Amino acid sequence: MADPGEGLREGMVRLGQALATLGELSGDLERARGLIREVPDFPEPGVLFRDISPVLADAEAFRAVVYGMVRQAPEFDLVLGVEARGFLLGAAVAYACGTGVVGVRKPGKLPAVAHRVDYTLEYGTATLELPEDTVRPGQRVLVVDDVLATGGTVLATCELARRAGAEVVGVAVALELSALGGRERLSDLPLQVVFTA
Ligand SMILES: O=P(O)(O)OC[C@H]1O[C@H](OP(=O)(O)OP(=O)(O)O)[C@H](O)[C@@H]1O
Ligand SMILES: Nc1ncnc2[nH]cnc12
Repeated sequence: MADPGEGLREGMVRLGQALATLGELSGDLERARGLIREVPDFPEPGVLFRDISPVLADAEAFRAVVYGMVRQAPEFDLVLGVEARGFLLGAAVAYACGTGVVGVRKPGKLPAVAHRVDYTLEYGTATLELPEDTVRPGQRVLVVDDVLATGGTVLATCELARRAGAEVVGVAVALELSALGGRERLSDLPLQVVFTA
């Protein structure tokens, strides 16, 4: 029997492609790009922080970004979305594609932790945790976040998925900060990026 989630995903991909063909998606994407807020010296001096919150608050921009993240993504069974804005995009991607979603969390939030990984960020060090009873061995996982900078967050999330026995089939982000080298650290892992800065 056909997987209903796969059918939904195919429909979504076709719709995204049709919109792109009509030029609607590209118009919405262009507007979405203009909604990314740049905040100098946040969270510390010297960092130009890119905040996609205004993009998510705009219905057409949000929809266009979600289409942009999935229209060329590989087949997957489960989304891992990273706290905090990765929760919003990850849930939208999963719902649109008919899969479940797992919130990968900062420390101290989960009642039961399956795995924990420490990593480094553009501005410091951090830890991520995977909730118990979520990722099953053999599942094909898509890792979703808002921004790819150094790649530390995405790589830590991939490591969490692998420790649970899953296969990471790809990564999807709204914005890549190319100067910070995240893409190179992901090696051959398929990467879907909507915007590059
Ligand atoms: O590629 P990297 O260098 O790892 O950086 C990317 C991460 O940095 C930001 O999260 P942050 O840790 O600031 O947390 P937040 O989402 O809670 O703001 C962003 O939302 C990504 O998750
Ligand atoms: N400059 C930046 N803007 C937004 N998120 C980030 N994560 C790491 N660096 C970032």
